[in-house]
Amino acid sequence: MVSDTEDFIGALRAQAHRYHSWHPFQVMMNEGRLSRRQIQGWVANRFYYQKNIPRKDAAILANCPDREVRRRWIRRILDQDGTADGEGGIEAWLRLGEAVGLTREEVWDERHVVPGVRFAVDAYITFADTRPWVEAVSASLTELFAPDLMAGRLTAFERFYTWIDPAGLAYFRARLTQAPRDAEHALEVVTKYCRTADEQERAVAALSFKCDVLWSMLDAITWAYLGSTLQGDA
Ligand SMILES: O=C(O)c1cc(C(=O)O)c2c(n1)C(=O)C(=O)c1cc(C(=O)O)[nH]c1-2
Repeated sequence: MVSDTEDFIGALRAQAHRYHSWHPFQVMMNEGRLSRRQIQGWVANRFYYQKNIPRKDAAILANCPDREVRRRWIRRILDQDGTADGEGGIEAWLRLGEAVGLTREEVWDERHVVPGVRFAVDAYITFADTRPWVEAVSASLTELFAPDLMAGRLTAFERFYTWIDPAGLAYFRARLTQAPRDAEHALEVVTKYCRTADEQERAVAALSFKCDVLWSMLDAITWAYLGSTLQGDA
């Protein structure tokens, strides 16, 4: 059965209410309520996600038989890796690490990465490796919801966390244009390839899984960096 595309897009967009922008840690961040150590913990842990995004996208490329899709998808890898030293999103995130007072080495060597973050990110890579490539494309659609969060985060960082060198925020600025471009392409792909109700349901389930990945990362970060506060409340 061929299903209505508008309804399908509506079902994908409806996942926005499960996006990590609603997670208490993220809400506290954008309200300016996190300490220096908590911001540092988030930056160091989120780097593990950043570092692995190109491997996730390489898995999608490896599984995708459509040349047109591959031609455009490959750009995501270059956006993160850059084409030379000193370029790309991973480098920009390392600079964010320095701007919040971490050394490049301690961000790079994963010493701060907590088990739940590693587990969630690894699950995302395994998903892209092992599920049909269109489902992995659909999982990337959380980026539909990212620009609003990025804009709020930029404002919050500039307003509340004035101890952070604003030059370190270049990563978020770049994503303000990259995320909508990437999400638009991913949406084109899933609406082209997911025509039956069953295919569309699996695409929505993939996006829901990805919301769980991002949420679980923040759960783990919350426990590691706010846990003592929570226990103190009991
Ligand atoms: O900071 C964020 O809130 C956030 C969220 C997401 C997302 O929604 O998956 C991504 C990013 N950042 C990001 O920087 C990024 O490169 C990225 C790639 C992807 C993806 O699934 O392919 N999501 C995201």
